[in-house]
Amino acid sequence: MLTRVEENKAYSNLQLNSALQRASLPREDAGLATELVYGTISRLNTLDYFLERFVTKGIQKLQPWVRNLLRLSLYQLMYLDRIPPHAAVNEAVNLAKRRGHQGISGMVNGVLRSVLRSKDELVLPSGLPPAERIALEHSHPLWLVERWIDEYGEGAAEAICRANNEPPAVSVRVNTTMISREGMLAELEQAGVKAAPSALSPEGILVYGGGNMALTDWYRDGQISIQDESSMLVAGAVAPEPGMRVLDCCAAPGGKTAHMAELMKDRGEIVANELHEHKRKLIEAQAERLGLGSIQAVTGDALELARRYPADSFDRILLDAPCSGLGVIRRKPDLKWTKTPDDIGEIAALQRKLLDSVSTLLRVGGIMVYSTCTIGREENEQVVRHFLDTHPGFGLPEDSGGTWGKLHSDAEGAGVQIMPQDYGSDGFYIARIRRFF
Ligand SMILES: C[S@@+](CC[C@H](N)C(=O)[O-])C[C@H]1O[C@@H](n2cnc3c(N)ncnc32)[C@H](O)[C@@H]1O
Repeated sequence: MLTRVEENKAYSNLQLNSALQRASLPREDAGLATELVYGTISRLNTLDYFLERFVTKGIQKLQPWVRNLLRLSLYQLMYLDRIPPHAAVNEAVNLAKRRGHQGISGMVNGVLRSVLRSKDELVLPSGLPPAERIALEHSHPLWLVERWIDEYGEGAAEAICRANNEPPAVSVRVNTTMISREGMLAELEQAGVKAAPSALSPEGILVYGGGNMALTDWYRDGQISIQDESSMLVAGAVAPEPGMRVLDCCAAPGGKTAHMAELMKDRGEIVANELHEHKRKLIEAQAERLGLGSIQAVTGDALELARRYPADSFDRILLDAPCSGLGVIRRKPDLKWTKTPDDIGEIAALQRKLLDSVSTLLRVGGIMVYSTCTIGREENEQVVRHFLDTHPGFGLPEDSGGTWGKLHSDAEGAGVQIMPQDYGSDGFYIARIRRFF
């Protein structure tokens, strides 16, 4: 998996899910495999930094699978305390023997044994400049750390990086058209699953040690969906009411579409648009599982929506825009190594175009929400500021009350920027815009 992620730029979460399904490992082993894959990818630059000290010809000259085997083993030695070091080394040598010739297994053995002998030396030199220290200590690319220091200061940048290495919490959203949050909490308690209400979202529940909630009857029967708490705030900011006509411009896989339909008690109409046909089907599958008939999933480019629907025809619009995803590094650690500053500039240009284009579909008095699962001003604050500066009929409404209102009144800018270290939820940006005339 590690080699495939490195060589084919495959997404780690997709790789992992399909490999785990094929392997059908016991739960504990699947957990360990997940930890090893995500952990090794997360810690890539730090592992390479230390490995360079032990591999004479340099790790870039090694075959990719050998390089990844060394990374995987060093990860266990440096970051996991329940795997005996000698077990990690023996396993690596066995794998090397099975896949390569004797020279390779000898080299792997030699490198890892000398790491074991000098474990005390696996520390960063003192006196590194702040950005370099944070980048190596918390395993992030230097350019990103520099960017975050620039935007948020050194302390916040370090806190972001630290939070990105924490395992994400498991949270579910209750389908309130079927059961109340209290009712669901009672069911969980009865089944011996530890759970607590989310402080961020009125429909959210945090679940502790409940395993994969997507494999439960509650999920199959549509009582719950799996969703991050920050993500749940978005539908709350849209605040759609029963009977309204709502447009969700970039909707797949349909998490927020379904949440909005639930808030509308499945009364009204939600047009859920998605660029890719295969992803549109995911929206339909969600709607069916949750018993929501008000969702109409369509395929198309959101930039074309203004030509397909009459102007001023929606009460609410959600633009949950494609973004660099840097708020969800905890879930997709490979993102931090694949994204570049140019990617951010390109996607921000698309976000501006999208917002400009879909805004013509909002009726006077209607609300449009712009959201992303990223942090960084270029894709968030600056997109919304630019929109407001160039569209005099639009502005920021008063708070809508609830958790959203509280977060918004505390925020300094046009929208709310949730950081991964704030509430233990994903990094997210949400801005609520009203059309005044
Ligand atoms: C952030 S995700 C949406 C997540 C979704 N709102 C949810 O909560 O489940 C962005 C989606 O926009 C789609 N997309 C990207 N560019 C698009 C475009 N030009 N028009 C429509 N959809 C687009 C992507 O395929 C992706 O599914």
